[in-house]
This record gives sequence, C-alpha cells and structure tokens, in this order.
Amino acid sequence: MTVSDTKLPKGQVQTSGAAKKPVVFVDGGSGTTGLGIAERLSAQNDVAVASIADDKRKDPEAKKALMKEVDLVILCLPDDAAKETVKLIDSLGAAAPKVLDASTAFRVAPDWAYGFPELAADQVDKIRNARKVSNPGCYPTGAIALLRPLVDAGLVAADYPITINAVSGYSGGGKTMIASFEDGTAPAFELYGLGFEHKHLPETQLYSHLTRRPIFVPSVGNYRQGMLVSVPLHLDTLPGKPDGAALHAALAKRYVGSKYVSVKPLDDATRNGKLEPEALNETNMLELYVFASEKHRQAVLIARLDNLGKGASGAAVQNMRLMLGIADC
Ligand SMILES: NC(=O)C1=CN([C@@H]2O[C@H](COP(=O)(O)OP(=O)(O)OC[C@H]3O[C@@H](n4cnc5c(N)ncnc54)[C@H](OP(=O)(O)O)[C@@H]3O)[C@@H](O)[C@H]2O)C=CC1
Ligand SMILES: CC(=O)N[C@@H](CCC(=O)OP(=O)(O)O)C(=O)O
Repeated sequence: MTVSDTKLPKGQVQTSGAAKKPVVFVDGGSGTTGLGIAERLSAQNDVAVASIADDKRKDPEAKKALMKEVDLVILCLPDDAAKETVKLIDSLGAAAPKVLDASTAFRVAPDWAYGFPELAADQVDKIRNARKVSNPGCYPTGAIALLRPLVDAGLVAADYPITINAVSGYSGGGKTMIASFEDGTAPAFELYGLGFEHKHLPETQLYSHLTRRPIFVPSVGNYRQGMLVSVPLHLDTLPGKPDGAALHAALAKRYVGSKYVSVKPLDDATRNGKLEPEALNETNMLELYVFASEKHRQAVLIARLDNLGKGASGAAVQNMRLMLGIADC
C-alpha cells in the first residue's frame, strides 16, 4: 500500500512536526463519489490517504492487508461490493478500522449510525462514536432535512400522504449514467422510479419519522450535477392548519446556527418564483425554501443541494472528520 508515500502503523503517519495524521482509504476511489472525496481531501492537510495498486483494488486479500493498517475506510462502491467489503472489515476483529459507506446497503441498518449530522441534536455524537456510519442518499438528504423538523414539530402528521418530486444532474447515476449522457444516447429529461420501489424510500421514511410510505417521483436532466427536492403540501390538510410562515419558522428554528444547512427567506422574492438546481455545485451546502400561498392555502417545500456535495462526497468528508475526531474545516 501507499500512504502518502509513507508506510507507518495505524494512526502513526508522521507529518511535519510531532502531529500524526489519521490514515484513510477510499475504496472505489476512481468512481464518481470517490473522486469527489479525493478532490476534497487533497485540499485539506490533516489526513493521509492510503492507496492500493490498481490491479489489486478488487483483490480481497490485498484490501484486507491495507484496511487493517488504516483508521477509516470510506466505501464508494456499488451495494453488493460494499456488503462484501464490510464482511472483510468485520473479519479483521480488533484491527478493524472505522467504516463510512456511501452506498445504500446499510442506511437503515440498526447497528449503523446515519451520517446526516443535522438530523437531530444527538446525531453528531452518534456519528462521532460509531464504528460504522452510512452516508445518506442524495435525495433523502433534501427530503429528510425538510420533513423531519416539521414532523417533530407536529406540523406535518406522521401519516400524511407525502409526495416527493425531485430532479438530479446525471452524475447521480455514477459512471454508467454519466457516459450515457455525455455520449448523447440519454434523453434530455426523464422521470424514473415509477415502480414505487426507489432505493431511497426506506431511509427517507425512517429518518423523516413518517409512518406512511411517501410517493417519490425522481427525474434526471441533461446537466452534470445539482438537485432540487420538492414536497407540495395542502395547508388545510395539516394539523392545526398552519400557514407558510409557521412551516418556515419551524425549519428556521431547527437549523439556526447550522454551518451547512440554511433556511432561505419565506417566499424568497429574489427567486422570482423560480429555482434552478446548480447554484450549490462543488459545495457542501444545503438550502431549504418554503414557498406558500395564503390565498390558495398551498405550500411547496424545496431543498437545493449538489448531489455530489452534501448529497455524497461533501457529506462523506464532513462525516469522516467527525469519525476521526478532527475539527471541521
Ligand atoms: N453519484 C452520486 O451522486 C452518488 C452515489 N452514491 C453511491 O456511492 C456509491 C458509488 O457510486 P458512484 O461513485 O456514483 O459510482 P461509480 O460507478 O461512478 O463508481 C463506482 C466505483 O466502484 C468501483 N468498484 C466496483 N466494484 C468494486 C470492487 N469490488 N472493489 C473495488 N472497487 C469497485 C468501480 O470500478 P470499475 O468501474 O472498475 O468497476 C468504480 O470506480 C454507490 O453505492 C452509489 O449509489 C451515493 C450518493 C450519491
Ligand atoms: C440520477 C440518479 O440515478 N440518481 C441515483 C441516486 C444517486 C445516489 O444518491 O445514490 P445512493 O443511493 O447510493 O445514495 C438514483 O436515483 O438511483
């Protein structure tokens, strides 16, 4: 293995001066999410990144030998490969590193912490103390951020018939989808998930505290990255028949002081009734909007994020820093 050109025992990479850098291995580092993490880590200087020879990257024995030397493994693999790799990590027993999984494989597993630090007051501590953390899906990051505070506040009933509409850039589908859009074979825009079984539904329902399965209608457009997740609401069907200001106030109260989640002004006049998905690209930011009509007693909640930022690689780096006990940057 190579650890920033230095081979030293777990947690013992020598940096300039006396400080030691924790060692991280990104498995699947040449995929879309892995490359996004590598890019972010190269801009920071308080972790060392271990790497594996290209011809060994799918070799279980080589991976095991490397993983027992590092402090944290970040998995950026398809679900099945992530499950296999977690088995390898578990087989290391006391030498097992911490693991942060970017796939869908463990997001509702009870022995994994869910890596959305802004989920609840105790979530940061759960992530800090966990050995296994699942990085949230891109769409659930937006949907849960909007819904959980409103369910917790009793403004949306847990059994409300929620519908979630969303659009993503094509990088959300990884290397295969990127290739299909960039070689011109994909359509300009497409709805999908119309079989009602999208892989993000279980985590969205669980962490939003919804008892009724939402309807989720995602779509993908011919642009690389950035997403909008929206939830329409009929205000007279909500408990206490709130107005848009009450929904907005509950979100603003929940995220006050948050570094990465911001609640934009109610009916944000600067948007001219429009919102586009790319404004937060290359950031770890998540913006939440409430647009409401008192005349028609309707509202739309919207989350905007970079599917490769707060929806994947940015969130992974945020979680990695919590898991390694190093300050956010
Ligand atoms: N793209 C996105 O916006 C998001 C993706 N995710 C999740 O992150 C994970 C990675 O997705 P993404 O980066 O988009 O996918 P990509 O298809 O872009 O990359 C996957 C990478 O994993 C590698 N790989 C596959 N199997 C193995 C294995 N057994 N051992 C080592 N490497 C392997 C692939 O290599 P090769 O091509 O050579 O097989 C490829 O480099 C997925 O679970 C995805 O669902 C999560 C949030 C958002
Ligand atoms: C546009 C597109 O295809 N997006 C992907 C979601 C990307 C993502 O978040 O993947 P994870 O489930 O691993 O989190 C999809 O809908 O399957």
